[in-house]
Amino acid sequence: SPPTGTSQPSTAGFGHDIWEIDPTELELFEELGRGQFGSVKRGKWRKNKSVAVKMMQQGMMNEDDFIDEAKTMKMLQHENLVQLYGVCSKQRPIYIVIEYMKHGSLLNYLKRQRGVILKKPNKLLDMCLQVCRAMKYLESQSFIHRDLAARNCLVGDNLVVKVGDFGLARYVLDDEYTSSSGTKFPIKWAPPEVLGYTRFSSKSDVWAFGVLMWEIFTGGDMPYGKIKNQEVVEQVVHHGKRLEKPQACPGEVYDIMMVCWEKDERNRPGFAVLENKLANLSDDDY
Ligand SMILES: CNC(=O)Nc1cc(-c2cccc(-n3cnc4cc(C(C)(C)C)ccc4c3=O)c2C)cn(C)c1=O
Repeated sequence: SPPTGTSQPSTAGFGHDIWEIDPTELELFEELGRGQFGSVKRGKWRKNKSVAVKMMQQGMMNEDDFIDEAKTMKMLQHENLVQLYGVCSKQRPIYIVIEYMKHGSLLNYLKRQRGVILKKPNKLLDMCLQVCRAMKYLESQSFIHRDLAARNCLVGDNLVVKVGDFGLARYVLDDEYTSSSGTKFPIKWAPPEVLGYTRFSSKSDVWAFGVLMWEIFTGGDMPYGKIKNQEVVEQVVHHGKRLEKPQACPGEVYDIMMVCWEKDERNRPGFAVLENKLANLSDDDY
């Protein structure tokens, strides 16, 4: 046995929990951008797996709660969800290791491709369907996204669209983002019951999905243009104002957006119903 008094080197310390990733198996490359939590870099895991690595700036996120939740999030698997591969939680900053999406955020993709895709309504409809399928899956797992928007979706190979950062909103420590009166709160994607009582549900995700559909059919415009957040609350909640039909949007598609924006969440369809409505439209070429 080792001489007394020497401190035994602790084991590598990598918990053998399935969601713990050994950071020595990661190679990091260029920065992809900065998110709510800090820098995100492109990387390789075990030499052959392309990943994106979110490096959690200290103090931006409730790390312990997130690490605990990571186990649940890792179990959420769907072809239209950005896959969480694991975390490096035995270090600071902690790393979140996720599937790499070649074309970046859907919002930037829409803006870049605006001239081309606005001429292809069935392509736009297909993007809505992909997001709807991911949301139908989250709804079936009773998992609420809380910040569904084109900026939080990503585009990969063959123009697959995936929903990212689901549920992470719960761990943001920045009050400007979490408080519905904060400057970073996504007011323009929030329904009356969230603006009034912060009552999140899959039906508040449905409202946000309607706004996301509008973003897709406008090629990435800002909802309500330059109108200030508080003015949007007044118009939408108290005067029943809604986003107008985008030029590239067929009437039947706009009808689906409008039902997502029913004031009473009980009158909004769930994602399973929305998927049927969208799938029926995509069958009829128009
Ligand atoms: C060119 N390819 C790429 O750039 N690919 C990719 C870019 C990003 C990326 C890069 C920078 C910032 C962010 N980002 C954006 N918004 C966020 C919002 C939140 C909430 C909590 C506010 C919802 C949390 C984290 C983020 C976040 O990390 C992402 C997703 C992530 N992934 C997986 C890619 O494949």
